Amino acid sequence: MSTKDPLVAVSAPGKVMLAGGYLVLDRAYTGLVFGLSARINVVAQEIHTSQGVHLTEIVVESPQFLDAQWRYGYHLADHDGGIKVTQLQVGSHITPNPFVETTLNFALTYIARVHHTRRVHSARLTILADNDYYSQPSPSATRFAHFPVPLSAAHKTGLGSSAALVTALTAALLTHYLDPSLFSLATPSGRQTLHNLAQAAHCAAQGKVGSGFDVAAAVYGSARYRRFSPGVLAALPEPGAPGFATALEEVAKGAWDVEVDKEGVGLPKGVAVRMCDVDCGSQTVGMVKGVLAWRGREGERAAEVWDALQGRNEELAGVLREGRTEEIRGAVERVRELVRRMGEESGVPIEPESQTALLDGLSGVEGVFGGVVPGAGGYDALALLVRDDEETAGRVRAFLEAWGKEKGVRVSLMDVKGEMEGVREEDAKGYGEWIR
Ligand SMILES: Nc1ncnc2c1ncn2[C@@H]1O[C@H](COP(=O)(O)OP(=O)(O)O)[C@@H](O)[C@H]1O
Ligand SMILES: C[C@@](O)(CCOP(=O)(O)OP(=O)(O)O)CC(=O)O
Repeated sequence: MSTKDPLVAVSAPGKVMLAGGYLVLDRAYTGLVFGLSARINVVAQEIHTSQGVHLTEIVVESPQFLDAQWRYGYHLADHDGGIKVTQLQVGSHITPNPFVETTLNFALTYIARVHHTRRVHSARLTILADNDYYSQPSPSATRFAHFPVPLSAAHKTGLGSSAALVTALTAALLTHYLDPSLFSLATPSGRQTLHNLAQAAHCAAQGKVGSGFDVAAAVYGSARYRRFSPGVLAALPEPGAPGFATALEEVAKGAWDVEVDKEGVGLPKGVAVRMCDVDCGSQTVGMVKGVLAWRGREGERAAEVWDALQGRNEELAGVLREGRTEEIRGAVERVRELVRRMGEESGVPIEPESQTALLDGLSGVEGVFGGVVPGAGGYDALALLVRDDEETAGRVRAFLEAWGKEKGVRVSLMDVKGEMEGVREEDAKGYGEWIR
C-alpha cells in the first residue's frame, strides 16, 4: 500500500449533553448535545524502516503521560476474522488500552477490507489531548500539558475523552491508509462511515451500548440527537472471530437509523456554553441503572415525566436556536424542575441538593442565564449558559472561589466552550515538538 501525505492529523471534539440525559437512551426522545472546544488530536505517520527490515508494528502513544506507549503486532485472522492486533511488551510491563486496541481492530479490518489488501504498513499514531480533559493542579504553560503520571492516574473531567479518542483515531487511520476515493472526512458518506465505525468500536470497547451521543458529538459536533437502534450492532462478531470483517463492512457502510440534526441546535449571539468541574471526590455509580429500574417499576408515572421533560427540553432548544436570550432563564428553570422530579422519584441524585444550591447561586451572577447538571447529572460537573465575555467569566470564577472556600470543595470554570464543529482534519505541522 502506498500513502500520499506522510503526516495526517485529525481532531475530534468532546461533548456535553445540556438536556435529554436518560431520555436519549430511548429512541422516542432526543438529547440536546453540544460539541466542545476541547479536542483530542491524533497524528498518523508511516514508520520508516531501513531496507530489508520487515517490521510490522502499530505504535500508539500519548506523550503527555508517563508510560503511555502501546505497541501492537497484527495479523489477518482466519475465516474472515479481519485484522487482529496483539499488544507487545514495552519495557518490563504491559499496560492495556482497550479503547486504542479495539479501535485498531475495527479500523484496520475495515481498511484491509475496502483496500483489498492483506498487508497494512507500519504506522505511528500520536495522541494529544487538549488540557481541559484532565484536571490540573495549575494552568499549563503549554498548549498540551505534561502530566507527571500515567493516564490511569489522571483525573478526568468528564468531557468524553474515550469517544473523542476513538473517533479521532479511527479518522486518522482511515485518512492515512485509504485513498480519498475510498474515504474522505470532507464528504457526508465519509463522515457516516466514520460515525458507524467509531460508534461500533466504542460500544465494543465499553462492553455496552449506550445512547452513543458522545461519539455522535465527536463526529458531527453540536446537534439534536436521536440514538440508533442497538440492533444495528447485534450481528457483529468479536474482532478476529469468523465473519467479523464482512459484518463490519456492512455495519460501516449501512444506513443506521441514528438522527443527527445540526439545524436543531444553535446559540443566541453572544451566549456561550461553559463547563464547571466540581471536584468533590464522590462518584455515583449505577445512576443509569437506578433511573431505568424506576422507569421499569413505574412505567406510567415515568412516561409522564419523560414526555413533559422532552417538551421542556425542546422548548429550551428552541429558545437557544432562535436567539431568544431573555427567555433562557425561564426555559432552563423549567427543565431543571423536572430533572429534580426525576431524581426525587427514582431516588437517584441527578441534581443533588449541593448542585441545586450551586446552580441557584450561579444563576444570580451577572451575565449567567442559568445552568444544569449535564448528561446523567450527579455531583461532578455543571454546564452554564453565560454571556460570552471575560467580565462574566471573571465574576463566575470569583463566585466559585468564594463558594469553594465556604463549602470546602474545589470547583472551577474550565476554559472549554460549546462549539458547533465536529471532527476535522488539522495541519499536522502545527504540533511542533510533540511529533517526532
Ligand atoms: N489521551 C489519551 N490517550 C490514550 N488513551 C486515552 C486518552 N484519553 C482517554 N483514553 C482512553 O479512554 C479511556 C477513558 O474512557 P472513559 O473511562 O470512558 O472516560 P470518558 O468518560 O472520558 O470517555 C482511557 O482508559 C483510555 O483507554
Ligand atoms: C445517562 C445518559 O443519557 C447520558 C450520560 O451522559 P454523561 O455525559 O453523564 O456520560 P458519561 O460521559 O458517559 O459519563 C447515558 C447515555 O446517553 O448513554
